[in-house]
Amino acid sequence: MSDTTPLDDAQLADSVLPAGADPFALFEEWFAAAQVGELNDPNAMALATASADGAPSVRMVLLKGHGAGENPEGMGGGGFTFFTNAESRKGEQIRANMQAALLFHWKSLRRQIRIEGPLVEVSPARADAYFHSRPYKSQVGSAASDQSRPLAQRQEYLDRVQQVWAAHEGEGQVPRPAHWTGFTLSPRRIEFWIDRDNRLHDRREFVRDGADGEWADTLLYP
Ligand SMILES: Cc1cc2nc3c(=O)[nH]c(=O)nc-3n(C[C@H](O)[C@H](O)[C@H](O)COP(=O)(O)O)c2cc1C
Ligand code: PXP
Repeated sequence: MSDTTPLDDAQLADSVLPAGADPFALFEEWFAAAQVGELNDPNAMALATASADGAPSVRMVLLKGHGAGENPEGMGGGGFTFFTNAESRKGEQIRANMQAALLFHWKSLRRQIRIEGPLVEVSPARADAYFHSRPYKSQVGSAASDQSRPLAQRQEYLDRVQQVWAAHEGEGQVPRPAHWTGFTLSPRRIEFWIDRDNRLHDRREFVRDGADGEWADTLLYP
């Protein structure tokens, strides 16, 4: 027989996602909690892109810039930035269709954030600065990788790694390959989801029309 114990006060409590909140401020609050509560890569997020004809694909990337202060190509309005090889599969999809969706799921916190909107490439200066802030080993690994293209055998990649390493060891940094860059998602929709017992979850979405639009928010049925 099913459990028919009455729902307790915690389950019947109102939403903890405040109406009229600033979604960037709420993101900062949750992201700070994730730094403490999530064991590995609290900045890991799923990045969904789609081909020109609408076929989706998804993979994990790391968030490397975020918040109301992000300024996608001078349009302002904040954003969420990641870096990658623009000749990869995702890069090709982004070139064909400059929009994406991001998903954070902090399992230990039982929280999810979904973010959607157009993408803007970061400036070459910012891509350089980020690329050169990475450890030498990571710079080498990225420069030697034709990300997402077929590799006949791993040794081929390792040979390239050795070549790039030796070529730039003296300077201690690798020139950034022109195709290694970053993209900032300018959010049009941000949804916060928090687990509540018995699947009585709590969701609030924030939407706006453009980078300079006002946020409007609403609760959603779970
Ligand atoms: C936790 C995690 C973080 C990752 N971060 C990045 C990243 O920031 N940039 C990146 O290009 N690939 C990153 N990767 C690798 C991607 O998931 C993916 O394998 C790669 O980018 C190729 O994807 P694509 O073929 O769809 O272009 C990460 C993988 C994991 C598991
Ligand atoms: C291929 C690749 N590029 C970039 C990153 C992002 O990390 P970082 O810029 O800190 O090396 C990762 C992290 O797993 C990765 O696998």
